[in-house]
Amino acid sequence: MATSLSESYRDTHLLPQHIIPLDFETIHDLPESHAWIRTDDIRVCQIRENEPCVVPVIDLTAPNVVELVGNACQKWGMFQVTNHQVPLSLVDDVEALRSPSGATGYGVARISPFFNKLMWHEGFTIMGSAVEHAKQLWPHHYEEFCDAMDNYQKKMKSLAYKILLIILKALGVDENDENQENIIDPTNNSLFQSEGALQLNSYPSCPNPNRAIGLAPHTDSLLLTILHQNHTNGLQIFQDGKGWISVPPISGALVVNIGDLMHILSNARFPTVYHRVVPNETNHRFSIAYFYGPPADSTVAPLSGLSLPCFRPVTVKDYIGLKNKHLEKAISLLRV
Ligand SMILES: O=C(O)CCC(=O)C(=O)O
Ligand SMILES: [Fe+2]
Repeated sequence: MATSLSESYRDTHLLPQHIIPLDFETIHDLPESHAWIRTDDIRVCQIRENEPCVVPVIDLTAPNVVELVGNACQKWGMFQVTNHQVPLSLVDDVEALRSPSGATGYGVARISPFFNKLMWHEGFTIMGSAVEHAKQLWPHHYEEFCDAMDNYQKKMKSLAYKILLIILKALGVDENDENQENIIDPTNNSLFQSEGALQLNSYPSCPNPNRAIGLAPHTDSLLLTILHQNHTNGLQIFQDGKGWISVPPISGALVVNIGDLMHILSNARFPTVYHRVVPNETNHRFSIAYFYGPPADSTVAPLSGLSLPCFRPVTVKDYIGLKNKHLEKAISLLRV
């Protein structure tokens, strides 16, 4: 049986001393521990004629969805989707459970140990069933939390699978082809057993947002991420020559971004998106990220139909280990 995705993170857990609780509700001045120097802010997005600086919004039921997704992946590594069949009520259920006062058990972002300043953020990660986490936090009333998380994960898993098929199609792999396993070359066979991890993010309003960082710049490690953001701006992606570009929340839409493993699979045709979150002075931002990737012991390599492979094959577990040690440099260590 394939080892679960959570196995990949077993040896790279965050130590509890990385968690420094801060009472975001009562704080009026940004503490030095959370004050960042954001030199890269000077670059702003240039809007050129006929080339709007906007991440594409794609209707998943559009007849040319494969073409639209392929173009968005190649140019942006990101897009927003509408008509995704995830009921808004499900998102509301998850959001309703995220009151700031129920913050017990939240932790810091996985990338925190790489930075000497703290982020204006708290998070909660779930892999698989939420029951064990929730029983520890709320011994008597955990069912409601678990049901909302489990339902959300189920919906996300089927949406992620659907989007994976569209992206593979855009890369020339068609699910309807016979001998699909040969087309997806044996190395990448476990793609279709991919599973997810759920990350609940909270970015309280911040007294000095220009000097704080909600989530430091990073790329996501797995195949793809599906993100719900509440009505508060904050997510930005970096594009060479353009700088940081805001990805505004669109009611009912979900953000999809390419992760490192898809970058490898696509043989660098699709960029893995460098993104960050900046906090807001007045509004509290919530987001729910669903990271989707193959089981720990499976191997990911550039698809065989693409040009000369520019990455060596890697197991998911080894890649997570590399990322945990080298952060954004991890992917370049796989270059051939
Ligand atoms: O909160 C967001 O918008 C982004 C979250 C994110 O990038 C992550 O959890 O990896
Ligand atoms: Fe991310």
